[in-house]
Amino acid sequence: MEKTPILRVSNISKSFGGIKAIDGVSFDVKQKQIKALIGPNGAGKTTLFNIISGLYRPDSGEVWFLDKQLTKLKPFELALLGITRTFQNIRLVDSLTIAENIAVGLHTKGEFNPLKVAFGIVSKSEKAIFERVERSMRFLKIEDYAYKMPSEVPFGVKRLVELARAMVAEPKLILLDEPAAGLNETETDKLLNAIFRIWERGVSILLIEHDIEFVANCSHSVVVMDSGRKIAEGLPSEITNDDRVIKAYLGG
Ligand SMILES: Nc1ncnc2c1ncn2[C@@H]1O[C@H](COP(=O)(O)OP(=O)(O)OP(=O)(O)O)[C@@H](O)[C@H]1O
Repeated sequence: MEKTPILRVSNISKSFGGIKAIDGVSFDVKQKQIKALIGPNGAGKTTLFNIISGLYRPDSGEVWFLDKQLTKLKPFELALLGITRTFQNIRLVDSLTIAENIAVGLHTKGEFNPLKVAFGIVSKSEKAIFERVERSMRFLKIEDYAYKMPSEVPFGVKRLVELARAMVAEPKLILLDEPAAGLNETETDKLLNAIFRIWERGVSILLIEHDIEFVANCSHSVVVMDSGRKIAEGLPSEITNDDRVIKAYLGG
């Protein structure tokens, strides 16, 4: 029997004033799957991510993470369940070192929740927290930057720092919002490598990406959105040959 999907997006709709940003979108992310969400500007991808990660409430529809409904939860509650995300615009705190920025990923997980003691985050010594941060940095091969400030590290490394911050909380599902945007070829290769290693750890991945080659290289399945609707879903090879997708996304 097929396993329960890790994420189930079911008939989600969301309007802003008169604009229907999402119109009845449904799809699943299977366990240990890398799924990409693509579509032209304004298709509704970020809005959907914001709904999945608890920043927006949908007007209708449901989001399920295994057997839990997410649509009424707040972002920190999602982190506790095992879902973390990165943002399109890198969000590092300029006055903190790279290691401290990564430790923020643990704070969010432990600080605001009544279950924090059960999770053991606050009861751990700072040393134990730092060990987790160090492990996460080593995993992403950025340990040499631990004591640097964000202004002192290259753009591609900042992206990996964001990934490390999302990974330090040991998520089951990670949401990546345009992880390859603005990266050069070498940085993109490093990112791809990092994504595969995250996946090898058993983490499921949902990512928004504009770079179709990147999507074809790393995803098992692709959902295509246009004007708030899902217009196609399938293997990368199927998607890139789909007439509706070529028309909407690749510009004919
Ligand atoms: N907070 C908001 N208030 C009003 N309108 C919004 C808001 N967020 C998104 N929209 C609108 O919803 C629609 C979908 O936007 P969204 O940012 O989700 O698309 P996208 O696919 O992520 O685009 P991009 O690839 O440019 O990031 C757009 O018409 C956008 O202007």
